[in-house]
Amino acid sequence: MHRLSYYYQQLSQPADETSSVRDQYDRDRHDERLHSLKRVCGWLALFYFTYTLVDIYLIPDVSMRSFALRFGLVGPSTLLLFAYFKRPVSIRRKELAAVCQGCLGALVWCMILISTQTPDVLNYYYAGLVFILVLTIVATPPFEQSLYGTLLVFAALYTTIWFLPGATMHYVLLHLSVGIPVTLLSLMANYRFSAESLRLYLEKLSVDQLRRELAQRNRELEKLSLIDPLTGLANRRALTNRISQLTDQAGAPSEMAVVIIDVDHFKAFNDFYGHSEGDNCLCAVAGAIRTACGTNDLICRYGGEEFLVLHITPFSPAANARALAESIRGRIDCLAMPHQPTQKGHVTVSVGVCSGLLSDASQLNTLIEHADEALYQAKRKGRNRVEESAYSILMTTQNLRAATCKE
Ligand SMILES: Nc1nc2c(ncn2[C@@H]2O[C@H](COP(=O)(O)OP(=O)(O)OP(=O)(O)O)[C@@H](O)[C@H]2O)c(=O)[nH]1
Repeated sequence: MHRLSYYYQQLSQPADETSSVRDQYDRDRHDERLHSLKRVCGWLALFYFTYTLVDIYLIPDVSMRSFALRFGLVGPSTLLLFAYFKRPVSIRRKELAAVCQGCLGALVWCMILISTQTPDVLNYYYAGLVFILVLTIVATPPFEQSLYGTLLVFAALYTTIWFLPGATMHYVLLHLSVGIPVTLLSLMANYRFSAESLRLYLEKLSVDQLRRELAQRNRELEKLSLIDPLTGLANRRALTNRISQLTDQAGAPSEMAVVIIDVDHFKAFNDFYGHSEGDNCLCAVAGAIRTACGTNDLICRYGGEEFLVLHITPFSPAANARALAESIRGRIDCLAMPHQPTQKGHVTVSVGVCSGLLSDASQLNTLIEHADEALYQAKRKGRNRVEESAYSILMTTQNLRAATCKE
């Protein structure tokens, strides 16, 4: 009992604002329990009504009474029970209705037997214990329903027993010697079954909860593994993922541009202002790049003070990328973050751009290489400027030629 009350305590915990774990348990297992309840009740009803023939054979003096009570009283209430199963009420209520029906069947059986004068009834009366087995083991309702139903049937059986023809104290004791162990043992079986199914359900709930937490953690970790912790931008891993996504996509190769941004004289910045100020400077640069880019662009921290933008647009990415690169450079220039060791006196960036068609990952690497070359050209030409790779100019010319040929 202690174990069961512990599980009931767990079940009474709120599952959400409106229902308890027990309601959830009933809802979750409603269909499964109802299915088994219907099947068991169907078979038991068949047995019960077939036993009219046994009554006719063993206690023929009350066969009419048996027929009338079984079919006139238990029959309609069985139909009502099956109609009740269809109603939108909790499975616990349906199980309780089935237990009440079982008790009614037992009481009617007692009423039939009480009026017979056949001495054979004393042997037949042992069959009454079957009602207890039904209420505990066969129908397996929740323990408290089973307990109350069993006590009621037990009381009805051992009250009626005194009115049977030929029943003596000796017979009652004999009957009890079978009836008490059968009742106790079948109640114990029901108790174990109820406790076990509650335990399994609670265990499943906690496993489900752990699974949800694990999935959530995995999502968070996955997200973290794709983000640069300093700037909050995507990292190289995210870039690689995006590239595989793009190249896996079926259809014609898409046109795109790569923009690489590198902070000028950043080593000198670090040496002059310290590493922590260097970090702040990188965050500010990242913020400026973010505001210049569109929602389709993938901005990634490519290296220490190097950023890469994957600019994907269906409309002339080459021209757009150049404008985007200029916008990024201009915004960072406008931030006017002090950088004393340089001629300009504030933080600037150099930018390399390359655009072209992307049909596989290696082609994107080619675009990156050319953008990187353009970036170093910008550095060589004096920094704080945008340079476009000759490769992308070549690609654009080829595209133009292809378009003209088609026309
Ligand atoms: N504060 C800070 N510094 C970094 C980080 N990652 C890389 N760096 C520094 O960035 C500097 C990059 O310096 P270099 O590659 O020599 O280039 P540069 O000084 O910017 O010179 P140019 O690129 O030629 O203009 C190095 O001093 C790195 O230590 C970072 O996360 N935080």
